[in-house]
Amino acid sequence: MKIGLLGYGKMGKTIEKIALARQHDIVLKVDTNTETYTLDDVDVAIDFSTPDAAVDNILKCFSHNVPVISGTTGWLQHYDEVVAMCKERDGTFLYASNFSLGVNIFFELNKTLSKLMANLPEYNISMEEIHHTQKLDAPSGTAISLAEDIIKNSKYGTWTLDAAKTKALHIDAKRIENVPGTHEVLYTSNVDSISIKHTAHSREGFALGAVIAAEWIAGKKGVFSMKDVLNIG
Ligand SMILES: NC(=O)C1=CN([C@@H]2O[C@H](COP(=O)(O)OP(=O)(O)OC[C@H]3O[C@@H](n4cnc5c(N)ncnc54)[C@H](O)[C@@H]3O)[C@@H](O)[C@H]2O)C=CC1
Ligand SMILES: O=C(O)C1=N[C@H](C(=O)O)C[C@H](O)C1
Repeated sequence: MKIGLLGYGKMGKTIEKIALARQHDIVLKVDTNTETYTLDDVDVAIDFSTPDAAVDNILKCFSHNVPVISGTTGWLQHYDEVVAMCKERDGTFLYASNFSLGVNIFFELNKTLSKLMANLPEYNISMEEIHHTQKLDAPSGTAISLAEDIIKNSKYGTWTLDAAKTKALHIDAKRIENVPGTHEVLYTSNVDSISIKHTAHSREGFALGAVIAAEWIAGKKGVFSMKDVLNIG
């Protein structure tokens, strides 16, 4: 498969390594220094760029009839517009806040736990996410996905980064040098606590999931998620 990388930073470079090992060709690498480029030779585009750049990159793929995978976080206020545009253009699109297979299992575990805890309001729920210091957005896209699933079954109506707002689900977003991505969900009562945690040891899990998604989406039309790729949930 001929892959175009829209964003050639930490993730773009890790995806390149995994894609080459799986016998794909990288035919395009776009970063901030790229002035113009063509998608003519690209079978699937993979966007890991920046919150400001993602929407334009994705729409450009729809215009050129190129299936696109996006893992960029921090732009989701535009998700519904992008989905509408994909349908209008008969395009192919898959977004995931986290492509790692482990986190997609963790998402299911989080949903199940939140349903089990739904009638136990004596437990307060909180979350922690830790990422490297170059990360542009907070909380992480993964933390938002986890929080949205918890909120559906809980006493909290929304999430917050502000620990003082005790009626909202608090997400503590920490930034520590070189941490690839750690997420924890914690339930605490007066008598005990329960927590579930995912720790990424490197970026390779995210990159492998993105390449698997690109392999899966080639030749399909529509809007998909990792649940479709992994056939879970
Ligand atoms: N969904 C997932 O599994 C994961 C998502 N991410 C997200 O992916 C994004 C990228 O992460 P990193 O690679 O760590 O960041 P990075 O800062 O290392 O790389 C970003 C790249 O985007 C490029 N870029 C800037 N403007 C661009 C434009 N207009 N078009 C194309 N490229 C452009 C930059 O030159 C750079 O090469 C972030 O939003 C991050 O949160 C990161 C890891 C996993
Ligand atoms: O910026 C990152 O590095 C990561 N971003 C994603 C997110 O915002 O959830 C996924 C992963 O945790 C790494």
